Amino acid sequence: MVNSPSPFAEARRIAGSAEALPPVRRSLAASIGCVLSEPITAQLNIPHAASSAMDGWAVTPADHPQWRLRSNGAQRPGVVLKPLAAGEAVEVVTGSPVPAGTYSVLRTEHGHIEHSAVHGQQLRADPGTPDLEQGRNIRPEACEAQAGQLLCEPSQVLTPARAATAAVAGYDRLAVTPPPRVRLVLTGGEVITSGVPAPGQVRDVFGLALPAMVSAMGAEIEDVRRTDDDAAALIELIDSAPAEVIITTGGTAGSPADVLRPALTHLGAEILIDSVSMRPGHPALLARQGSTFVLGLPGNPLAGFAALAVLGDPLIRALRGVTPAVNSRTVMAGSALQGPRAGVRLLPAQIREETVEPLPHTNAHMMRGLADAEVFAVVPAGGLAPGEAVECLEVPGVSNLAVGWPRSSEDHSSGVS
Ligand SMILES: Nc1nc2c(c(=O)[nH]1)N[C@H]1C(S)=C(S)[C@@H](COP(=O)(O)OP(=O)(O)OC[C@H]3O[C@@H](n4cnc5c(N)ncnc54)[C@H](O)[C@@H]3O)O[C@H]1N2
Ligand code: MOO
Repeated sequence: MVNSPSPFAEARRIAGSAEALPPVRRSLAASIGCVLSEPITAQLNIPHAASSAMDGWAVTPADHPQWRLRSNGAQRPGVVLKPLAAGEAVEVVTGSPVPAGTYSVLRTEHGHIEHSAVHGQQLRADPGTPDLEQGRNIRPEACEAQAGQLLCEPSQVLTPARAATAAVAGYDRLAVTPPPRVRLVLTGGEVITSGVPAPGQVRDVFGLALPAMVSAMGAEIEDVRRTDDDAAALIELIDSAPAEVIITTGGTAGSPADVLRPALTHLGAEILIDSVSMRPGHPALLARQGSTFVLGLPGNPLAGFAALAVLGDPLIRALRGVTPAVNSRTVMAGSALQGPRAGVRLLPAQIREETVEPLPHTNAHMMRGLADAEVFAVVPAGGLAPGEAVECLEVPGVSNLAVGWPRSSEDHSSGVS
């Protein structure tokens, strides 16, 4: 039986109040996308030695812009050169540590080499070059950061660029909140995974889309399991999951075939959210068994995906340590949005010219409207008039895949062909 629905905002708050997973130490590569549990500080001066910013020659101070050119200069950035003597120059490349005694670096195209039987190879600067100013074309030691300086605060997500910064700062591993591992359990004996469904069968939507959506939310798919509407099998799959989160699909309602609630009762799980005052998706539930969360998504396709956006997103963000865990944006309604009798309606919509435009084909059992949607518009009872503010939740996975939408039919027709 589905009891006492939680108000929409309250349900999101409960899902988003899960405690972040305990920190672990991981390689930099494995830490990308995780929230930092420690600050990143420079382990050394960055750069740790003054180096050349140009291919050219390290030169000493000169009244006459002419130097004895030392042989065996640096033709690779890894070469460490002996100090320069007075009146000497030596070849360097971009990134070469400049030898002690370097005054500036004369870039290749501003100098030339002359051969003299008496003096050997002589380097001469071209008239008017700016490269003879002290420090010119030299990257000073520590110009980016002093050893010990803070580069990235804890609680921030380690983006790929921050991981690369941590590498420059001397790190191999970092303390981060790991992504929650998710077991997907797809129920329904009528669900088939290939071919054209016969009467009484449906093609699976969740096994295809949920792994990509859940990964885009920052969790890790541990495994995907399927079961008929069999309580014993479901109990076993929940009880044995090597995961912090189990996401089930189907079986959330109250028919004899709906086995999720009886399975959770049998396991003694604590029901955190019994159902949510929203359409579609109202039989969605969130339970906890020990330290494992069970998120039950309704089997109706649009209802299941809506419930993932409403409850799955804040739950996964909270477990990852992302703040705020409850996340949405506000956009203006472009046209009238019809509301439900009670609670909220989740309407697949596009954002066109900064306004929300609802899409057709958005009944609970449908996929067609969601296929074109960027957001679920959250429409309260009573509906919204054009120009009113609408809370919008991202359709999971849309922004990560950089999906672009035609801004209008005109733009569409004049697009690249
Ligand atoms: N008497 C009532 N009946 C229903 C209620 C209610 O309050 N009282 N709620 C309705 C609502 S709302 C929803 S949503 C569904 C929830 O259903 P379940 O979570 O129990 O899901 P199932 O019954 O297993 O399936 C519903 C529907 O979805 C199809 N389905 C299931 N899995 C998949 C899949 N992987 N891919 C595609 N389609 C799937 C399934 O075949 C059914 O058509 O309950 C209403 N009933
Ligand atoms: O969750 Mo059901 O799909 O509201 O219709």
